[in-house]
Amino acid sequence: MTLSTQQLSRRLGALPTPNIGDAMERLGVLDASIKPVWPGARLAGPAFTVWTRAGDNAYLHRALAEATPGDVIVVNGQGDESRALMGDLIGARARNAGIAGFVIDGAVRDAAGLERLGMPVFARSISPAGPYKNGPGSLAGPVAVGGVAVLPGDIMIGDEDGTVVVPRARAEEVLLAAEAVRVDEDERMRTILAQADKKESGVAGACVAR
Ligand SMILES: O=C([O-])CC(=O)C(=O)O
Ligand SMILES: [Mg+2]
Repeated sequence: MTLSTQQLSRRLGALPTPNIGDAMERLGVLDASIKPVWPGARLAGPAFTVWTRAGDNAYLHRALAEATPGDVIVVNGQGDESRALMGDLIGARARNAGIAGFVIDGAVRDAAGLERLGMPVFARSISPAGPYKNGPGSLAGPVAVGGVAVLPGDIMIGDEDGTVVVPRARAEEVLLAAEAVRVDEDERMRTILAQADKKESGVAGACVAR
């Protein structure tokens, strides 16, 4: 079976991130401080990588011009929380370009505007402080984000629990393993809930007998 990046992103994006992390020996999970900036944000897609000087978003603007529809823009912002690297204006331009979302090791702003746009953004923090726009930075190389190495094209998945990175070279194997984790957990949950139901009806039965 050889799945396209789009198929892999769609199927991985349908799985909870904990199941994907478990399928990678619990590795590949970004630092827990990198969280969705609005509730319900979810993303899945190949990484378009950006490395920028702390607090400077010149290279995010360049990334918008070069990324492909469906890409997730992944930014090593040095973990700096003092200046927002993007907000709803960049978010709106990204939506026009078909970008699937952002994962940022740094801060962002305009959280309410990003939610209105439906643009999924995962970041270390939210700050009203604006960015500098001078560079330097670089595009489309390996980056470190939330303590995990990301190569261009690796598949990013984000949901309410956080963000995981699936190396592109292992994506199909990880997808199948993660789908198996999901099936197994669904089965275990059914068993656990059925035990609770049995116990409840036992209690009800005891009450009736008394
Ligand atoms: O001013 C900036 O570059 C970041 C920002 O708030 C936006 O994109 O709306
Ligand atoms: Mg703004």
